[in-house]
Amino acid sequence: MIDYQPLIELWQDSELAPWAELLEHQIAHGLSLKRYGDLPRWLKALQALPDIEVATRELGASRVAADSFAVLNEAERSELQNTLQALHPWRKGPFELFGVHIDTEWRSDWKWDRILPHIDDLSGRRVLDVGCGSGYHCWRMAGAGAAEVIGIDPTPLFVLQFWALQKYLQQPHVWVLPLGIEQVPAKLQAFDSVFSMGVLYHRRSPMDHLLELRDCLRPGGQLILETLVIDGELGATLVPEGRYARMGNVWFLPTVDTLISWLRKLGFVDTAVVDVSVTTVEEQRSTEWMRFHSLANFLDPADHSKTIEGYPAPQRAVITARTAEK
Ligand SMILES: Nc1ncnc2c1ncn2[C@@H]1O[C@H](C[S@+](CC[C@H]([NH3+])C(=O)[O-])CC(=O)[O-])[C@@H](O)[C@H]1O
Repeated sequence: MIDYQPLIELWQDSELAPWAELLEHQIAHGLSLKRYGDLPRWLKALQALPDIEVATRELGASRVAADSFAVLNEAERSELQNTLQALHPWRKGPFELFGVHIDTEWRSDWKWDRILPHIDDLSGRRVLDVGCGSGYHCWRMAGAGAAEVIGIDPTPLFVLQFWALQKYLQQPHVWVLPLGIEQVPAKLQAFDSVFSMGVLYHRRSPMDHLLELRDCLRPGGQLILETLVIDGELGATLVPEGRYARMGNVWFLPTVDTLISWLRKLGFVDTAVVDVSVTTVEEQRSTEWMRFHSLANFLDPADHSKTIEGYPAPQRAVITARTAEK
């Protein structure tokens, strides 16, 4: 079911040829999927997904969904549901497959609603989504007209969730690769739009991350950057010493003005702050499809404006910027 060969063939004679070559090598070495002990169990689940004939697919605002010609009977429905549940935890969504509603930890559709009105029209564009998780936004990008959507994410489970969904959503121009941004060839300059959402604060070197994103874009291409920010002045940045909202791998939380100055320093132009929103416990919460703790457990129970460690509670900014024209 997991087959990246068509992508390599597609890329061979394009600006993405260097990546095609690298991908062949990465596939020969098992990509980064190799490392995980749970991988055999997840792959078994993927193989066990029932074949269901798809009548219609939706990639729109109300649903990312596949529907069959006839309503599934109870046994068919629970087979599908149980197999998908073997890929728990489902973090990014929601999705609907033949009446099974995958109620993910995040309402990723809410983020997309905040972003879509402010970005370049995706029609016909080649798009990169860095840290795409299960690919929820990748499908929305395709639904918004993108010609080719490449998601990358180093977490194998999320990539397998993508392939589980792809079995039914069947979008030939949407791909998710099990790679981190640091594994993408340097200076590709091949993408019209590059999204980095929820990734910058996980990077130990934010400037290098922004440079990597810049170098994936063609001249005049658009960056859409979403990350955790704090309130405050130009120059201020929070580097939590310990955990932040129970996450161990959080590095730089700048103010919006600081972030914009970083982008300008790296040569980005047309910077714009298009949204700043506090993350609510309605947008990120535990569900039947993500049974671990979630945001409500990571905030100070007496004061939701603080994390459990006493830092400002998660607030995310969306910033758009452009690489200079040649
Ligand atoms: N080096 C890396 N390169 C690429 N991806 C990475 C890397 N390190 C971690 N990730 C991946 O980045 C994603 C961050 S979540 C955002 C998902 C989506 N974008 C969202 O906006 O909802 C965070 C959040 O909850 O917002 C995870 O899937 C990681 O595996």
